[in-house]
Amino acid sequence: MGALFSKFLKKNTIRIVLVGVENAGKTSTMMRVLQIMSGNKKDDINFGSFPSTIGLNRGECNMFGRKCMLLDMGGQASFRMSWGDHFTQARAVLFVLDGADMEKYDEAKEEFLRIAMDPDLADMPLMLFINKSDLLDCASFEQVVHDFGLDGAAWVSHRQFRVMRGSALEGDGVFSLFRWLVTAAAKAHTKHKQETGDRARILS
Ligand SMILES: Nc1nc2c(ncn2[C@@H]2O[C@H](COP(=O)(O)OP(=O)(O)OP(=O)(O)O)[C@@H](O)[C@H]2O)c(=O)[nH]1
Ligand SMILES: [Mg+2]
Repeated sequence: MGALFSKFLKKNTIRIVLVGVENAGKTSTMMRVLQIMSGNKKDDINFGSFPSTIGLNRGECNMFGRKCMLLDMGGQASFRMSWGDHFTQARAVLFVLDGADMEKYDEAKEEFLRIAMDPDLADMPLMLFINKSDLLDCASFEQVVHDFGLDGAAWVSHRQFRVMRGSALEGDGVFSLFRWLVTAAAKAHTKHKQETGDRARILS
């Protein structure tokens, strides 16, 4: 592949970073969307058998007419420091929350709000995915919105943000959440390009 073409592909690839504390279901979410986007051809994936991610995993696929690169980050505390390194090239962030794990709930909330309120990430579409909705004790949409202080928070009205609830294990909601992320990321990129163009015209 020519260097120019590979540069073009890289620039036009939508990078989505999956973050969240350990055991939330990031790897399962990524593997589920890769399976869905393969037309369910990958039916030999053994969900429930993924080891805790060391560093990160990458996944690539075409989604909604776009080439996408998924970065599934390790959620253990020792890996969280490196999440930031990957935000610079990302176009969207998917925060996966284990809605049924009340022990890690506050820790997850803290990590989520740190990202949500980071001014450097304010232009990046952000999704909060309440995972494990198949479990009876999974927090409801309303509970998370209340507990995370999302209703009426100033930052919420200033950015592209959604909360969705579903299950990576059963596949519920996974297609819709990536459709929103990819569409929002593509839109944010076009807007950024237009604004940069406008600025360049004003300056010239
Ligand atoms: N019941 C249920 N279990 C799930 C769901 N998604 C993931 N799990 C389980 O949760 C555990 C952790 O899933 P992973 O996808 O490995 O979690 P992770 O966020 O990648 O974890 P780290 O790599 O340690 O950061 C596994 O046992 C999964 O089978 C879900 O929607 N429902
Ligand atoms: Mg993982």
